[in-house]
Amino acid sequence: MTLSSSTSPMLAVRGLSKTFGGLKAVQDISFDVGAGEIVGLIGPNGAGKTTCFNLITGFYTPTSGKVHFKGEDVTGEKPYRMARRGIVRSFQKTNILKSLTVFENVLTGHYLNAHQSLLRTFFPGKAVHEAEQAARDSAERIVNVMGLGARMNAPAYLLSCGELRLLEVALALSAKPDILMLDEPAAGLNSQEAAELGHILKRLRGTMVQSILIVEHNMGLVMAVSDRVVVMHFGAKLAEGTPLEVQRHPQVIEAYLGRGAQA
Ligand SMILES: Nc1ncnc2c1ncn2[C@@H]1O[C@H](COP(=O)(O)OP(=O)(O)OP(=O)(O)O)[C@@H](O)[C@H]1O
Repeated sequence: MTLSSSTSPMLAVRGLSKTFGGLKAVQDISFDVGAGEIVGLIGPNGAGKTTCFNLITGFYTPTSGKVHFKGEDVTGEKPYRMARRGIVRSFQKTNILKSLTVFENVLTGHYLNAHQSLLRTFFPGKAVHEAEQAARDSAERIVNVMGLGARMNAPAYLLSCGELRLLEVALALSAKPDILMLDEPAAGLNSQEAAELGHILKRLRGTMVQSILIVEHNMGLVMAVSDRVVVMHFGAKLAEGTPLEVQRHPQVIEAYLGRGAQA
């Protein structure tokens, strides 16, 4: 099935479900991420956010439901195919090479995402040299946009926890995503670092990426950056709306704080 790309959102999640044995980790979840939007996906521990994230990025195959991207059905495609389409997620630390500099890490990300023939590798012509220069320019731009310009030539092992988080996002950007998928990018950050990350994410939208889907426990960050927030609870969608709407939603308050929180 193909949705009309002129009217459809960039990412459309429809009736997505995932069952692990008898556990319904994600139940009939539907939401959209439009071009130019930042959408937050929140919920208490175990709500199913990461599972939902893994279903969208192809790391899990849904038990049922569909994922459409730019009008095409991409349900169940492998992560590398999703990435080539423009759905790119960040990874916590795992992709960072500690002995390389910040710039080298991001440049390596460009090479990993390049598709060059063996012939061109051994007999590089003008086009390859131009592509290399373009990759270097792009890597430098990404490092600067992520606020790591002053650390451009610092080895990654010298970075603080906050700087490593920024480098993780920078690596994801080197794959040139249309939609950037972030799973808890503020984990371990203090409130000042989280606020700075929020400013950077807002700058990315519309310049480096079209849209962002962010799973995050840091409510200050989610509410500051999101145009829309989807709330999950026990695998299902509990609420959806603007940050203000979901913060005032009685069932959301109850889910986070427990019964009696509104009394
Ligand atoms: N691979 C798996 N096998 C079995 N159960 C799983 C698997 N992955 C997740 N679950 C279960 O599915 C439910 C949802 O987990 P998930 O990690 O998606 O929640 P979450 O909202 O991301 O939680 P958190 O905020 O704590 O990271 C949990 O009960 C979890 O134990």
